[in-house]
Amino acid sequence: MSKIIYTKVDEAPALATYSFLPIIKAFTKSSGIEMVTKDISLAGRILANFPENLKEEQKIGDALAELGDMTQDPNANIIKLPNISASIPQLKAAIAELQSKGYNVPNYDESEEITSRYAKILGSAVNPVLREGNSDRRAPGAVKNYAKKNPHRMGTWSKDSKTNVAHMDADDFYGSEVSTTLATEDNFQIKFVSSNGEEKVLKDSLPLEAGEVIDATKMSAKALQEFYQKSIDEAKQKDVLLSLHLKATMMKVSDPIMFGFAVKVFFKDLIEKHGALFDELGVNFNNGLGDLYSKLDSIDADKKAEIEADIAAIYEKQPRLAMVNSAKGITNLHVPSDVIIDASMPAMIKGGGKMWNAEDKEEDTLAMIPDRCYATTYQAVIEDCKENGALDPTTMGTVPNVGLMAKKAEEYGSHDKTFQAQTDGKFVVTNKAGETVFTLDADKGDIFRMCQAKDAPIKDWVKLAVTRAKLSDTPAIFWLDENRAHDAELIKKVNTYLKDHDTTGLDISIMSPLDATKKSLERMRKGLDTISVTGNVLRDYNTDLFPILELGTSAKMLSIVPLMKGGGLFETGAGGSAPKHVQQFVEESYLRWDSLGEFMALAASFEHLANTQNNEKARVLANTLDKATGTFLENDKSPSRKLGSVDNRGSHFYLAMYWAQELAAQNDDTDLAAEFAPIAKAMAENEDKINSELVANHGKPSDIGGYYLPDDEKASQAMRPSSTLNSIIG
Ligand SMILES: NC(=O)C1=CN([C@@H]2O[C@H](COP(=O)(O)OP(=O)(O)OC[C@H]3O[C@@H](n4cnc5c(N)ncnc54)[C@H](OP(=O)(O)O)[C@@H]3O)[C@@H](O)[C@H]2O)C=CC1
Ligand SMILES: O=C(O)CCC(=O)C(=O)O
Ligand SMILES: [Mg+2]
Repeated sequence: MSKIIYTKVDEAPALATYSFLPIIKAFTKSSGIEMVTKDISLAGRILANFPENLKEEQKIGDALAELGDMTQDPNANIIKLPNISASIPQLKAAIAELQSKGYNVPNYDESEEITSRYAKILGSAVNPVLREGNSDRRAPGAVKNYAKKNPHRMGTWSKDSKTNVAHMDADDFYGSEVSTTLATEDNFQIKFVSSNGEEKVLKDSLPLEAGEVIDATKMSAKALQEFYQKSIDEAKQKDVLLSLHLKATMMKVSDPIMFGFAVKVFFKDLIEKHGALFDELGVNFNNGLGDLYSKLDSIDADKKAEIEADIAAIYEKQPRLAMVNSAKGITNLHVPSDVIIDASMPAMIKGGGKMWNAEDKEEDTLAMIPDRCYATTYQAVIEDCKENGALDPTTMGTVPNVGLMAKKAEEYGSHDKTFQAQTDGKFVVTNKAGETVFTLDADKGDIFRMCQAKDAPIKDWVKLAVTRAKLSDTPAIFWLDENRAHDAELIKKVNTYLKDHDTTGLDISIMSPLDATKKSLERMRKGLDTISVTGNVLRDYNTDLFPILELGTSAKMLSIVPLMKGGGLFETGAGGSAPKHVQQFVEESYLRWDSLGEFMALAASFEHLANTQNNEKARVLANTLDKATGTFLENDKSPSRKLGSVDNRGSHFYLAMYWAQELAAQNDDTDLAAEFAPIAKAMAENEDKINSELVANHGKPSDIGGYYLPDDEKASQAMRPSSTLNSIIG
């Protein structure tokens, strides 16, 4: 029996799973493949971490830890759907839902010990555990061709658009970075020495391997706040919306602090007036303005009204904020996880440089991206669009990505080495011999962080880049900035490791992210493809940016993580868990989640199984699924966004029908052909009936019995409303 792990996650992809997984199970049963689910949902991870609070029958195992171990097994074959990377407000909401369902899990801030246990669940806690390999994300040919023939809507860009990115000019992470490559293994210690000489060890032991690149940097709180003030003034003066784009989920320590500073600068007058009360209430603006709102109900009505009036007065005076939900008055500064840079900047660029104002109308915006490491790439795209107009999905080239991701590379592995200065002083990093490696002076409030990138992953990343360039016969650009300390170290390694490969005939270059953006766009406009070979952050950013422009969504990406130990991790698409889709499903029983990412990941997973475990039936499943996905695209059976037509569930039906037809038609495995012929026939004969059963509830509310922990029975019923289809599958 070969095992494929299919992850149980949250929100829209979790709903889609209720419909799609039974189909996968039915199609793989006779091929010696067992589909095993592992619960890595936010609710599941909370339950797994507090067994002592639960009744025996409520306890579940720690699936994430099991999967983490599994990545080290050469036989690992894991299909990973997107999960919630929880901000504190999301985590608290999930805890409250679990408690309301009789799970006695503790409150987030019950005690310091509890909060620190919850820290393990917070933010991007899943992906870094599973991603024990580098990242290969691309739009397969069939998907790209489909997008060219069926272009999505693009907003128009005009030359006089007032949209821009605002970033800092100094004293940010970019400007303060220092970096070194270790000649031998070592063990570092991080301490803070306050200006009165007091020493505090922040991290006692940081074991490092030979060849590892290690950096330290800081963000000045003073410069950051000055930047926010300057941007607020600029937005006001230019009469545009103001928006803030951070990654408070993956950068779960540094970015909420940066988010908090923005809220505090924007609402300065409010905090000056009511600061003492806010302290008393325990308001933490790092969780957004929403944290204040969540505490207002506990104070007396007059005071509450006064505060609300003061907030309204600030909105009058300040520039208009970009909105997340105009109807509900939710702004860009309400919740740090509502506007996540990788998805939000591309969505804005795709829409012609506009975000939504309080009247639900589109407007130009000043997008604040404080740190310069990556802000300039978005500005380059904006300038290109102003100059040349929106990109054209019918002709544009593609920008696949090869990303350095393994072993918690770079910024996305820095949480346990990120600290905020509690007083003025300096951060000091010493080695095992007690010598000082880095010293960074800091003022109270400054954010210090250290990032690492191990040698073996870097070597593997260079190899993957060369392999992709060769296989796809496409130029590859390493997006590395010689003026940035960390990148300068990487450039040395890239130049060394490229020599390990035969690169004759290949076009491989190294450019700063800014130049690489310009070059890739110039080629893209000519219909030419360019591989972006990037570090971990740009992997994340580019694999939403380019797909969203090219395909309308990053959900259609093939997203493979060849695990360094030989296993395969197949991510589904490159985007997130689409919370808005759940809202729509609950309101009108229509799920517009596109499962194309799941279809492609599944085919890649079968193929991996065939190659590593000589399972020839898996190869037949892979080939037929690929063809079925092609037919699916040709016949345009993705969720249409129109009530009464194909939604996520309908799209699964069509995929299943095409897949059964391909299985019935192939000659490589006669048993499979015989098994699936009647299934294909039954599906085709009942197409109309199944469709009418699938759309019967469109427009009416549906009950899934929860948000973070849906009721399996209810959700399954809602996602499998066609008894005809269910009985064929059964
Ligand atoms: N790999 C992972 O585990 C990832 C997890 N996340 C998590 O997802 C949550 C939401 O993050 P957010 O930044 O809003 O990003 P999302 O990608 O979830 O949402 C952005 C928008 O992308 C579109 N979209 C995404 N996936 C699909 C799909 N399969 N079919 C159709 N449209 C899709 C939707 O746009 P529209 O409604 O306009 O169609 C959606 O509203 C967070 O908790 C975040 O941490 C985020 C990224 C990756
Ligand atoms: O892990 C996360 O929080 C998000 C991951 C993500 O955005 C990505 O991998 O593209
Ligand atoms: Mg991303």
